[in-house]
Amino acid sequence: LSPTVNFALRISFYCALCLVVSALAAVACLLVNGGRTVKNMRIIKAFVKTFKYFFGLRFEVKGLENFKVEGPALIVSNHQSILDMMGLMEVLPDNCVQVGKKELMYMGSVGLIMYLGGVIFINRKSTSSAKMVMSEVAKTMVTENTKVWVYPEGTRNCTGDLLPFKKGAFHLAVQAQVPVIPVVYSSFTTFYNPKTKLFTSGKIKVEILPPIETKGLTSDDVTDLSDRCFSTMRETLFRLSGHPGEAKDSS
Ligand SMILES: CCCCCCCC/C=C\CCCCCCCC(=O)SCCNC(=O)CCNC(=O)[C@H](O)C(C)(C)COP(=O)(O)OP(=O)(O)OC[C@H]1O[C@@H](n2cnc3c(N)ncnc32)[C@H](O)[C@@H]1OP(=O)(O)O
Ligand SMILES: CCCCCCCC/C=C\CCCCCCCC(=O)OC[C@@H](O)COP(=O)(O)O
Repeated sequence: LSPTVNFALRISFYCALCLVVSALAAVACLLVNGGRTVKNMRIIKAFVKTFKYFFGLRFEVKGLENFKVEGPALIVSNHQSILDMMGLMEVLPDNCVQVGKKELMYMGSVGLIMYLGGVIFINRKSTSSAKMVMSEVAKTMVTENTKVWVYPEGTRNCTGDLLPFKKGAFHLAVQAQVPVIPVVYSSFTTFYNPKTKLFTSGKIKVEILPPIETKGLTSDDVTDLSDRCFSTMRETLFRLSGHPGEAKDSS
Protein backbone atom coordinates (compact mmCIF):
# COMPACT_ATOMS: atom_id res chain seq x y z
CA LEU A 1 0.00 0.00 0.00
CA SER A 2 1.42 3.40 -0.91
CA PRO A 3 1.90 5.76 2.04
CA THR A 4 -0.66 8.19 0.58
CA VAL A 5 -3.35 5.52 0.34
CA ASN A 6 -2.46 4.18 3.77
CA PHE A 7 -2.75 7.68 5.25
CA ALA A 8 -6.09 8.32 3.55
CA LEU A 9 -7.46 4.99 4.75
CA ARG A 10 -6.41 5.53 8.33
CA ILE A 11 -7.80 9.08 8.48
CA SER A 12 -11.05 8.00 6.82
CA PHE A 13 -11.34 5.17 9.32
CA TYR A 14 -10.79 7.65 12.16
CA CYS A 15 -13.54 9.95 10.88
CA ALA A 16 -15.92 7.05 10.28
CA LEU A 17 -15.23 5.74 13.78
CA CYS A 18 -15.96 9.19 15.23
CA LEU A 19 -19.22 9.50 13.29
CA VAL A 20 -20.48 6.00 14.15
CA VAL A 21 -19.41 5.97 17.79
CA SER A 22 -20.79 9.51 18.31
CA ALA A 23 -24.18 8.32 17.15
CA LEU A 24 -24.06 5.39 19.60
CA ALA A 25 -22.76 7.58 22.41
CA ALA A 26 -25.50 10.15 21.73
CA VAL A 27 -28.14 7.50 22.35
CA ALA A 28 -26.38 6.47 25.59
CA CYS A 29 -26.13 10.12 26.71
CA LEU A 30 -29.79 10.79 26.01
CA LEU A 31 -30.90 7.64 27.82
CA VAL A 32 -28.69 8.21 30.86
CA ASN A 33 -28.73 11.99 31.28
CA GLY A 34 -31.56 13.15 29.03
CA GLY A 35 -29.92 16.15 27.35
CA ARG A 36 -26.99 18.60 27.24
CA THR A 37 -24.88 18.22 30.38
CA VAL A 38 -21.22 17.94 31.31
CA LYS A 39 -22.08 14.57 32.92
CA ASN A 40 -22.19 13.16 29.38
CA MET A 41 -18.43 13.72 29.11
CA ARG A 42 -17.90 10.57 31.23
CA ILE A 43 -19.77 8.51 28.67
CA ILE A 44 -17.98 10.16 25.73
CA LYS A 45 -14.65 9.63 27.46
CA ALA A 46 -15.32 5.91 27.99
CA PHE A 47 -16.04 5.46 24.27
CA VAL A 48 -13.15 7.57 22.98
CA LYS A 49 -10.56 5.92 25.26
CA THR A 50 -10.89 2.73 23.19
CA PHE A 51 -9.93 4.51 19.93
CA LYS A 52 -6.18 4.43 20.60
CA TYR A 53 -6.08 0.66 20.23
CA PHE A 54 -7.28 0.90 16.62
CA PHE A 55 -4.34 3.13 15.70
CA GLY A 56 -1.58 1.68 17.86
CA LEU A 57 -1.25 4.85 19.91
CA ARG A 58 0.09 4.80 23.48
CA PHE A 59 -0.15 7.57 26.03
CA GLU A 60 2.33 8.06 28.83
CA VAL A 61 0.75 10.45 31.33
CA LYS A 62 2.48 12.37 34.12
CA GLY A 63 1.15 14.89 36.63
CA LEU A 64 -2.50 13.81 36.87
CA GLU A 65 -2.40 14.93 40.53
CA ASN A 66 -2.24 18.53 39.26
CA PHE A 67 -5.88 18.24 38.18
CA LYS A 68 -6.89 17.63 41.79
CA VAL A 69 -7.46 21.32 42.56
CA GLU A 70 -10.63 22.09 44.46
CA GLY A 71 -13.22 23.84 42.34
CA PRO A 72 -13.11 25.32 38.87
CA ALA A 73 -9.97 25.76 36.76
CA LEU A 74 -8.93 26.67 33.25
CA ILE A 75 -6.97 24.04 31.33
CA VAL A 76 -4.83 25.06 28.35
CA SER A 77 -3.09 22.65 26.00
CA ASN A 78 -1.32 22.47 22.63
CA HIS A 79 -3.41 21.55 19.59
CA GLN A 80 -1.78 19.50 16.82
CA SER A 81 -4.46 17.57 14.97
CA ILE A 82 -8.00 16.19 14.93
CA LEU A 83 -6.35 13.20 16.68
CA ASP A 84 -6.00 15.41 19.80
CA MET A 85 -9.50 14.45 20.80
CA MET A 86 -8.10 11.04 21.83
CA GLY A 87 -5.38 12.62 23.99
CA LEU A 88 -7.94 14.98 25.48
CA MET A 89 -10.24 12.15 26.56
CA GLU A 90 -7.26 10.18 27.90
CA VAL A 91 -6.77 12.69 30.73
CA LEU A 92 -10.03 14.69 30.87
CA PRO A 93 -10.99 15.43 34.51
CA ASP A 94 -14.61 15.26 35.67
CA ASN A 95 -16.84 18.31 35.15
CA CYS A 96 -14.79 19.73 32.31
CA VAL A 97 -16.08 21.21 29.05
CA GLN A 98 -14.08 22.35 26.03
CA VAL A 99 -14.24 25.51 23.94
CA GLY A 100 -14.56 24.73 20.21
CA LYS A 101 -15.18 26.57 16.96
CA LYS A 102 -18.86 26.64 16.03
CA GLU A 103 -18.25 24.93 12.67
CA LEU A 104 -17.73 21.65 14.60
CA MET A 105 -21.41 21.69 15.51
CA TYR A 106 -22.30 20.90 11.90
CA MET A 107 -20.27 17.66 11.68
CA GLY A 108 -23.34 15.44 11.95
CA SER A 109 -23.30 13.05 14.90
CA VAL A 110 -19.92 14.42 16.02
CA GLY A 111 -21.49 17.87 16.37
CA LEU A 112 -24.40 16.34 18.25
CA ILE A 113 -22.18 14.54 20.75
CA MET A 114 -20.17 17.72 21.36
CA TYR A 115 -23.41 19.60 21.97
CA LEU A 116 -24.64 16.91 24.37
CA GLY A 117 -21.31 16.96 26.23
CA GLY A 118 -21.67 20.69 26.87
CA VAL A 119 -18.93 21.96 24.51
CA ILE A 120 -18.95 25.77 24.37
CA PHE A 121 -19.08 26.92 20.77
CA ILE A 122 -17.52 30.23 19.74
CA ASN A 123 -17.48 32.15 16.48
CA ARG A 124 -13.79 32.81 15.86
CA LYS A 125 -14.60 35.27 13.07
CA SER A 126 -16.32 37.57 15.53
CA THR A 127 -13.98 38.50 18.38
CA SER A 128 -16.72 40.48 20.15
CA SER A 129 -19.21 37.61 20.20
CA ALA A 130 -16.50 35.10 21.22
CA LYS A 131 -15.48 37.41 24.09
CA MET A 132 -19.10 37.74 25.17
CA VAL A 133 -19.59 33.96 25.22
CA MET A 134 -16.37 33.51 27.19
CA SER A 135 -17.30 36.20 29.77
CA GLU A 136 -20.53 34.32 30.34
CA VAL A 137 -18.49 31.11 30.81
CA ALA A 138 -16.29 32.90 33.38
CA LYS A 139 -19.43 33.33 35.51
CA THR A 140 -21.01 29.91 34.99
CA MET A 141 -17.81 27.94 35.58
CA VAL A 142 -17.67 29.39 39.09
CA THR A 143 -21.34 28.93 39.96
CA GLU A 144 -21.50 25.46 38.41
CA ASN A 145 -18.02 24.39 39.56
CA THR A 146 -16.80 23.31 36.11
CA LYS A 147 -13.38 23.23 34.53
CA VAL A 148 -12.93 24.64 31.02
CA TRP A 149 -10.44 23.34 28.43
CA VAL A 150 -9.18 25.82 25.82
CA TYR A 151 -6.65 25.42 23.01
CA PRO A 152 -5.02 28.87 23.23
CA GLU A 153 -3.30 28.53 19.84
CA GLY A 154 -6.83 28.75 18.42
CA THR A 155 -6.13 26.32 15.56
CA ARG A 156 -4.35 23.05 14.78
CA ASN A 157 -0.60 23.19 14.35
CA CYS A 158 1.47 20.06 13.72
CA THR A 159 4.94 21.56 13.27
CA GLY A 160 6.42 20.47 16.58
CA ASP A 161 6.30 24.04 17.91
CA LEU A 162 3.60 26.28 19.43
CA LEU A 163 1.76 29.07 17.62
CA PRO A 164 1.46 32.37 19.50
CA PHE A 165 -1.35 32.19 22.06
CA LYS A 166 -4.67 34.00 21.71
CA LYS A 167 -5.64 35.93 24.81
CA GLY A 168 -9.21 34.74 25.38
CA ALA A 169 -8.31 31.78 27.63
CA PHE A 170 -6.28 33.96 29.98
CA HIS A 171 -8.93 36.70 30.15
CA LEU A 172 -11.33 33.92 31.08
CA ALA A 173 -9.09 32.65 33.89
CA VAL A 174 -8.54 36.15 35.29
CA GLN A 175 -12.24 37.09 35.09
CA ALA A 176 -13.20 33.89 36.91
CA GLN A 177 -10.14 34.15 39.24
CA VAL A 178 -9.42 30.45 38.69
CA PRO A 179 -6.03 28.72 38.36
CA VAL A 180 -4.60 27.87 34.94
CA ILE A 181 -3.45 24.27 34.46
CA PRO A 182 -1.24 23.76 31.40
CA VAL A 183 -1.26 20.35 29.69
CA VAL A 184 1.37 19.49 27.10
CA TYR A 185 1.38 16.68 24.53
CA SER A 186 4.68 15.69 22.92
CA SER A 187 5.05 16.41 19.22
CA PHE A 188 3.25 14.00 16.85
CA THR A 189 5.75 14.64 14.03
CA THR A 190 7.53 11.29 14.42
CA PHE A 191 4.35 9.30 13.67
CA TYR A 192 1.87 11.78 12.17
CA ASN A 193 2.40 14.34 9.44
CA PRO A 194 -0.43 15.24 7.09
CA LYS A 195 1.97 16.96 4.66
CA THR A 196 4.13 13.87 4.12
CA LYS A 197 1.13 11.50 4.54
CA LEU A 198 2.68 9.86 7.56
CA PHE A 199 0.42 8.14 10.09
CA THR A 200 1.87 5.15 11.93
CA SER A 201 1.58 3.87 15.47
CA GLY A 202 3.35 5.89 18.11
CA LYS A 203 3.77 6.98 21.70
CA ILE A 204 2.58 10.33 23.05
CA LYS A 205 3.93 11.75 26.28
CA VAL A 206 1.46 13.91 28.21
CA GLU A 207 2.33 16.14 31.13
CA ILE A 208 -0.10 18.02 33.34
CA LEU A 209 1.81 20.93 34.85
CA PRO A 210 1.23 22.52 38.28
CA PRO A 211 -1.61 25.08 38.46
CA ILE A 212 -0.75 28.76 38.05
CA GLU A 213 -2.77 30.93 40.45
CA THR A 214 -4.64 34.00 39.16
CA LYS A 215 -6.13 35.28 42.45
CA GLY A 216 -5.79 39.05 42.54
CA LEU A 217 -4.70 39.37 38.90
CA THR A 218 -6.50 41.95 36.73
CA SER A 219 -6.86 42.38 32.97
CA ASP A 220 -3.52 44.25 33.00
CA ASP A 221 -1.81 40.97 33.95
CA VAL A 222 -3.29 38.89 31.14
CA THR A 223 -0.37 39.34 28.75
CA ASP A 224 2.13 38.34 31.44
CA LEU A 225 0.08 35.30 32.38
CA SER A 226 -0.21 34.25 28.74
CA ASP A 227 3.54 34.72 28.14
CA ARG A 228 4.35 32.72 31.25
CA CYS A 229 2.17 29.81 30.20
CA PHE A 230 3.56 29.99 26.67
CA SER A 231 7.18 29.71 27.75
CA THR A 232 6.54 26.93 30.29
CA MET A 233 4.52 24.96 27.76
CA ARG A 234 7.06 25.47 24.97
CA GLU A 235 9.93 24.27 27.17
CA THR A 236 7.86 21.24 28.20
CA LEU A 237 6.92 20.52 24.59
CA PHE A 238 10.57 20.47 23.50
CA ARG A 239 11.57 18.38 26.49
CA LEU A 240 8.82 15.80 25.95
CA SER A 241 9.54 15.67 22.21
CA GLY A 242 13.24 15.12 22.76
CA HIS A 243 14.43 18.46 21.38
CA PRO A 244 17.05 20.18 23.51
CA GLY A 245 15.65 23.58 22.45
CA GLU A 246 14.21 25.68 19.69
CA ALA A 247 17.50 25.77 17.79
CA LYS A 248 17.17 22.10 16.95
CA ASP A 249 14.25 21.62 14.57
CA SER A 250 13.88 18.11 13.16
CA SER A 251 12.26 19.41 9.93
C1 LIG B 1 -18.08 9.22 21.48
C2 LIG B 1 -17.27 9.44 20.25
C3 LIG B 1 -16.97 10.81 19.96
C4 LIG B 1 -16.13 11.13 18.81
C5 LIG B 1 -16.20 12.54 18.51
C6 LIG B 1 -15.49 13.47 19.46
C7 LIG B 1 -16.36 14.32 20.31
C8 LIG B 1 -15.60 14.73 21.56
C9 LIG B 1 -16.37 15.67 22.41
C10 LIG B 1 -15.78 16.72 22.93
C11 LIG B 1 -14.43 17.14 22.57
C12 LIG B 1 -14.44 18.57 22.14
C13 LIG B 1 -13.16 18.95 21.52
C14 LIG B 1 -13.26 20.36 21.03
C15 LIG B 1 -12.02 20.76 20.36
C16 LIG B 1 -12.18 22.07 19.74
C17 LIG B 1 -10.91 22.60 19.25
C18 LIG B 1 -11.13 23.93 18.58
O1 LIG B 1 -12.14 24.17 18.02
S1 LIG B 1 -9.82 25.06 18.59
C19 LIG B 1 -10.56 26.51 17.90
C20 LIG B 1 -11.42 27.27 18.83
N1 LIG B 1 -10.75 27.69 20.02
C21 LIG B 1 -10.15 28.89 20.14
O2 LIG B 1 -10.18 29.71 19.26
C22 LIG B 1 -9.43 29.21 21.41
C23 LIG B 1 -10.08 30.31 22.09
N2 LIG B 1 -9.86 31.56 21.37
C24 LIG B 1 -9.67 32.72 22.03
O3 LIG B 1 -9.65 32.66 23.22
C25 LIG B 1 -9.47 34.00 21.26
O4 LIG B 1 -8.74 34.86 22.07
C26 LIG B 1 -10.78 34.73 20.84
C27 LIG B 1 -11.59 33.82 19.90
C28 LIG B 1 -11.62 35.08 22.06
C29 LIG B 1 -10.43 36.04 20.10
O5 LIG B 1 -9.52 35.73 19.12
P1 LIG B 1 -8.76 36.85 18.23
O6 LIG B 1 -8.33 36.15 17.02
O7 LIG B 1 -9.64 38.02 18.02
O8 LIG B 1 -7.43 37.24 18.97
P2 LIG B 1 -6.94 37.79 20.42
O9 LIG B 1 -5.63 38.41 20.17
O10 LIG B 1 -6.94 36.70 21.40
O11 LIG B 1 -7.99 38.88 20.91
C30 LIG B 1 -8.07 40.20 20.36
C31 LIG B 1 -8.07 41.22 21.49
O12 LIG B 1 -9.15 41.01 22.37
C32 LIG B 1 -8.69 40.83 23.71
N3 LIG B 1 -9.54 39.87 24.38
C33 LIG B 1 -9.72 38.56 24.06
N4 LIG B 1 -10.59 38.00 24.88
C34 LIG B 1 -11.00 38.95 25.76
C35 LIG B 1 -11.91 38.97 26.83
N5 LIG B 1 -12.61 37.88 27.19
N6 LIG B 1 -12.06 40.12 27.52
C36 LIG B 1 -11.39 41.23 27.17
N7 LIG B 1 -10.51 41.27 26.13
C37 LIG B 1 -10.33 40.16 25.44
C38 LIG B 1 -7.25 40.40 23.57
O13 LIG B 1 -6.49 40.72 24.72
C39 LIG B 1 -6.80 41.16 22.34
O14 LIG B 1 -6.48 42.47 22.70
P3 LIG B 1 -4.92 42.98 22.83
O15 LIG B 1 -4.28 42.64 21.54
O16 LIG B 1 -4.35 42.20 23.99
O17 LIG B 1 -5.05 44.43 23.13
C1 LIG C 1 -23.53 15.25 7.93
C2 LIG C 1 -22.21 15.94 7.97
C3 LIG C 1 -21.09 14.96 7.94
C4 LIG C 1 -19.78 15.66 8.16
C5 LIG C 1 -18.66 14.65 8.10
C6 LIG C 1 -17.52 15.09 8.92
C7 LIG C 1 -16.66 13.92 9.24
C8 LIG C 1 -15.68 14.22 10.32
C9 LIG C 1 -15.93 13.33 11.46
C10 LIG C 1 -15.10 13.22 12.47
C11 LIG C 1 -13.85 13.95 12.56
C12 LIG C 1 -13.29 13.83 13.95
C13 LIG C 1 -13.53 15.08 14.70
C14 LIG C 1 -12.86 15.10 15.99
C15 LIG C 1 -13.08 16.43 16.62
C16 LIG C 1 -11.82 17.21 16.73
C17 LIG C 1 -12.04 18.68 16.81
C18 LIG C 1 -10.91 19.41 16.21
O1 LIG C 1 -9.78 19.13 16.43
O2 LIG C 1 -11.27 20.41 15.38
C19 LIG C 1 -10.29 21.22 14.79
C20 LIG C 1 -10.37 22.60 15.35
O3 LIG C 1 -10.16 22.49 16.67
C21 LIG C 1 -9.32 23.54 14.91
O4 LIG C 1 -9.77 24.08 13.77
P1 LIG C 1 -8.78 24.51 12.59
O5 LIG C 1 -7.46 23.83 12.76
O6 LIG C 1 -8.68 26.00 12.66
O7 LIG C 1 -9.53 24.04 11.38
